[in-house]
Amino acid sequence: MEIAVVKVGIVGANGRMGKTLIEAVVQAEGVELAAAVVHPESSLIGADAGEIAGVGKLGVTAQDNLAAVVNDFDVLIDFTSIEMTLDNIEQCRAAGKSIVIGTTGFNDEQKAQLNAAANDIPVVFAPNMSVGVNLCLKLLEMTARVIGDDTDIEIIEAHHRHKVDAPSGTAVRMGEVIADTLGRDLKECAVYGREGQEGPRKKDTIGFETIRAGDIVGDHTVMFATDGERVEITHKASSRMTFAKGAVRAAKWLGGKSAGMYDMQDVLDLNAI
Ligand SMILES: NC(=O)C1=CN([C@@H]2O[C@H](COP(=O)(O)OP(=O)(O)OC[C@H]3O[C@@H](n4cnc5c(N)ncnc54)[C@H](OP(=O)(O)O)[C@@H]3O)[C@@H](O)[C@H]2O)C=CC1
Ligand SMILES: O=C(O)C1=N[C@H](C(=O)O)C[C@H](O)C1
Repeated sequence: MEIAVVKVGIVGANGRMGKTLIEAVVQAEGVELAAAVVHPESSLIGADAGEIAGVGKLGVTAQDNLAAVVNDFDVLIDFTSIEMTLDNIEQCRAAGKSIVIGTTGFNDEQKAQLNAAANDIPVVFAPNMSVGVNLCLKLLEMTARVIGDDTDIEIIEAHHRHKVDAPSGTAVRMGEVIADTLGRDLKECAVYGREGQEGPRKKDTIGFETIRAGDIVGDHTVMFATDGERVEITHKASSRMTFAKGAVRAAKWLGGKSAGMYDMQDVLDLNAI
């Protein structure tokens, strides 16, 4: 059953994405901010969430732990850190709450933990919530199918100086989509950065290059290059609001869904294309 107004909780409310998510919830219809959580050592505990985000008072006080507010929301939106998200999903699981996860950088074991929780609660988990990147994933699938085996494939990503994981979750997902389409195992064919006497490029590898500089919000280019021509598929995010709007859309979509692991392709109904 769909929920008329989905009550949203936001963790990491004072983070780059946390603040943008609060603003996105305020701007969206069919959702309301019901809870906000900041780091237990934050000086912002007890502050109004709207004031943290710079959108004026909302009457929601920032708490120092999720347990204090877990019964106040329908869907939690979590763009924090690996350890925080793994803890939060278990709390949502115990309380029967849905969760939208934007955090990136999980290893296979940690992803298995998220998948196990999704047996009991609805989860949207996606390394990039923007419509543009999710469309690019479809374009990459199509491009890989047509020219992937005849081209050298390189994935280049650039992000701000504060980003802690590399390559970005989006770049990894792009690599997975291409490798799956070509029947390759990304773990076997990925090459991360190059240095020294590497020798000629090995056929059927997928290269990853990472740039960390300044305030770059998030750029991704995938290059399919061969003799005489190359195709490049590029996405550039110029505002975090594109990710935040996607996450709020996911929270609304998730309200009333049954338990399971979903991604933005499900939310945007791109699987059928
Ligand atoms: N899927 C997508 O579309 C996108 C995903 N991301 C991902 O979202 C994540 C967050 O990015 P960003 O907002 O830039 O990062 P920030 O560092 O700005 O924000 C993270 C927030 O989580 C809090 N936090 C982290 N760890 C803990 C902890 N152990 N306990 C309590 N609070 C914690 C931080 O609190 P404090 O600062 O006080 O420590 C902070 O408020 C990253 O993994 C990033 O890759 C980012 C953009 C888009
Ligand atoms: O940390 C970020 O900022 C971003 N992280 C995501 C990723 O790792 O792919 C998405 C976006 O590019 C911004």
